[in-house]
Amino acid sequence: MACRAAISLPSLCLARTLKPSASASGRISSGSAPPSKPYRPLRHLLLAPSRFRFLPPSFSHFRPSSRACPASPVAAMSSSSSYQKELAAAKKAASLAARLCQTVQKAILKSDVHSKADKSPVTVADYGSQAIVSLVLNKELPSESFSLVAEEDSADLQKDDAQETLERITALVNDTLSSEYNTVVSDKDVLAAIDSGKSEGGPHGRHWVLDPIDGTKGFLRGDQYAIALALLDEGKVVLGVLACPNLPLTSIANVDAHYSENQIGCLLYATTGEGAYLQSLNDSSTVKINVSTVDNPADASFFESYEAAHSLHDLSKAIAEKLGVQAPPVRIDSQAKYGALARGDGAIYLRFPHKGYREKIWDHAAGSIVVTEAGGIATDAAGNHLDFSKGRHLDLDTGIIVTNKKLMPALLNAVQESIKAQSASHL
Ligand SMILES: Nc1ncnc2c1ncn2[C@@H]1O[C@H](COP(=O)(O)O)[C@@H](OP(=O)(O)O)[C@H]1O
Ligand SMILES: [Mg+2]
Repeated sequence: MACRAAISLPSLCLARTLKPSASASGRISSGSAPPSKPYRPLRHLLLAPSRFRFLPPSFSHFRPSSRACPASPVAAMSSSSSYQKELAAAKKAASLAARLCQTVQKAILKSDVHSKADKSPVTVADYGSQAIVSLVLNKELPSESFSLVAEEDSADLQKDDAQETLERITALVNDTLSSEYNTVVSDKDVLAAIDSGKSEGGPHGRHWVLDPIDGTKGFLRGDQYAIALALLDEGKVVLGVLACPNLPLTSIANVDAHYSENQIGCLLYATTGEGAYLQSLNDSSTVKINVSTVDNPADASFFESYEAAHSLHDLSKAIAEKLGVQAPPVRIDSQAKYGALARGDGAIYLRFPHKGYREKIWDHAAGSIVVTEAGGIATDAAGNHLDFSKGRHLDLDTGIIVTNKKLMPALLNAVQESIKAQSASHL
């Protein structure tokens, strides 16, 4: 069965999302709050329908159906890959999670938004996506010990007033899984699946790393987001999958392009030493991808967060000016930035969080291997490779920069000079 079509957002909205910041009034350029989107709730999916049977919690009821998975392994991957079965499982998990997220993005209600201590929005889709990935990985890789480092935990869902939300999540999870498995999971299964993501990771053994919805703010706006899943083996990222339901299948460098439903929805993936690939979320056609070959900064364009709270836009601007970049920044949410860079839509990604912010490994693990396998480099602002072996956080010097090998020396230089100049001006 083919995955459902990606999204019903008007193409105008998507084109605006991808437009670089050429003018101060644009949604992308200003970083100002975009107009809220009118969503039509699909109540039959968000409220637990009676056709879902809540059986006793047991993953042993979890049986695959005979239906084919749209994200099955592809011929483009070498058969010698040592992580092939993990890759197939990860693609399946991320594709199904993306399907759940698409359903919710179409249906989202204000009341589905919770508030975490850090004020970032959490939706039923975050929890549902995390539950799906955990359940599918466990089902597809039953003989392996399972460790998952993931963003969400079920603490808020365990509260008395969250029962209705939990039932909605369970219904969504069952609805999504029913296309691939003959199974019905219970509320308790869903809570257990979410809480399997509490691993601390670290330098030894294998750990899955998941951001169930990266770019939650973009998701809520109807813009870009990603389901980002990676595998660490002895502290190194060896596999990464980015499901980006709203990312056009063709380059977003053409900012005036409009896209129809069947032209969006990307699954980008890589395993160590095997290159990076792009597949449609809706079918299995696959292409190998490579980063841009641009070596003159004047011809480069750069990505950064849509949210000014996530990255210092002024510093990026100063770096771009020092480098001689002519194009305005392309501001989009989530690790879709890594995906777009990996296929050469732009040449540079700059990320400089405000002082004191600690980056989480799930915000970069999948994206970084997709880019490095496509021929790029991701480092911190001091030029150190990103180290995913330190637990749930990255230990970083200042920020993250990503580009191709030709541009990296000049970029690093511009970054360090700009940071120095900024510090001096703050003295
Ligand atoms: N103050 C901050 N500075 C930098 N990153 C932040 C941040 N607050 C949240 N984030 C992270 O930025 C991610 C989104 O990145 P981007 O800006 O590239 O879309 C968020 O992921 P989630 O949306 O999964 O919470 C969150 O982990
Ligand atoms: Mg994230």
